[in-house]
Amino acid sequence: MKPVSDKLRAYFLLTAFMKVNKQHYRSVWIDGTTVHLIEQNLLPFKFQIYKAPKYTDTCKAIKTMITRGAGAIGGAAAFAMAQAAFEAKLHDYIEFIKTARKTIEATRPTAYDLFYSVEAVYAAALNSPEAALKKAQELADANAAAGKAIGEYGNEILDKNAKVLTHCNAGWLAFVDYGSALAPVYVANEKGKNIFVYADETRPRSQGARLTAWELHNQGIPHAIIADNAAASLMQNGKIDVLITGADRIAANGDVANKIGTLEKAIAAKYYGIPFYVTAPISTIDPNLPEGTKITIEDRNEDEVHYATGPNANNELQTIRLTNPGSHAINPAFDVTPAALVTGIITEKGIIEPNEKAISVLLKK
Ligand SMILES: CSC[C@H]1O[C@H](OP(=O)(O)O)[C@H](O)[C@@H]1O
Repeated sequence: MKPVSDKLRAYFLLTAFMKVNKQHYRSVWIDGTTVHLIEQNLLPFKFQIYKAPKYTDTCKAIKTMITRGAGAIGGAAAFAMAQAAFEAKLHDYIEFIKTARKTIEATRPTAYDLFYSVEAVYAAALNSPEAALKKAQELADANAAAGKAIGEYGNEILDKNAKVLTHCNAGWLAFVDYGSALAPVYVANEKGKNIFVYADETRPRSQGARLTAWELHNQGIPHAIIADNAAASLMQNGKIDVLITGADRIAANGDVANKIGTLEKAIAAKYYGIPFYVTAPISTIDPNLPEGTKITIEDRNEDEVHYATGPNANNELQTIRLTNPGSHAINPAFDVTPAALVTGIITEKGIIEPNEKAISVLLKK
């Protein structure tokens, strides 16, 4: 049983539609002190839950992208910090939680939600492990609720029959629930708007082709996967009405770090006069970072570019090489889109312009 507070459980029973095999799942939850995560590396071919009994197991899940996406990482990191607080009872408590905080923060560098969550749960852990767990659960619930609200606000920018381009996966798998970029599509289609989604493949890990497509297919939403290099041509041919993505970190001036490839889509959208909306909860905004150039961009292993995993003819998962043996690859995981290319940021508290003033007003709300 996934622990969701009573109030939220009633709310989700009425509104939840993020279901797998007719059962409602969150991407990450805690049961006792064991963290459960949907194993995203196996999707869309296998649906499996990864169990992390210790905080270091949860760290491994974040590092190896068993869970990924800013909101889901934030949820997992919050639970990891709470797990560490319980484990710390057997050690020098303060020393242990301090080290754990550093270890969790070292798992992935770009998504701000991770740091936001760890800071809040660490502060609660200074009181007690129970207080840490309560805070972690509150953060996870808040992340799910933010996704739903982003969906409602984002629905307002979608016309009937709109054709949406999205990059990477910023659906419910990338959050605790609901998602950011896909949430407006889910809400709009619930209201009968008949939205069509183009999902960028999103090499090298193919979150678009694998995860976004899986989510949309499960929800019965009309969509097509496109190769990463097809988007600009579709824009040129009038096939895309609006571009919506998630965000991993938003600087105080509205610059946006998101999955590598977002920047070139944003440039093309600007050229063709197509609106580009970024969706993110407030926990993705880093108020201490004046501009996007200061955001740490994760460099991932080159093997992600060289290899891909999928089922063979016998339905067994197999990893194959895609690139020239002997060649090196470079693999920056994110890029930074300047605020000037962003039409608006859709948050759980409304849609704002991507600039310092609007962001500082939003953060005071
Ligand atoms: C809230 S989704 C933001 C985001 O997370 C993804 O990155 P990754 O799969 O490497 O964790 C991607 O940039 C999504 O747009």
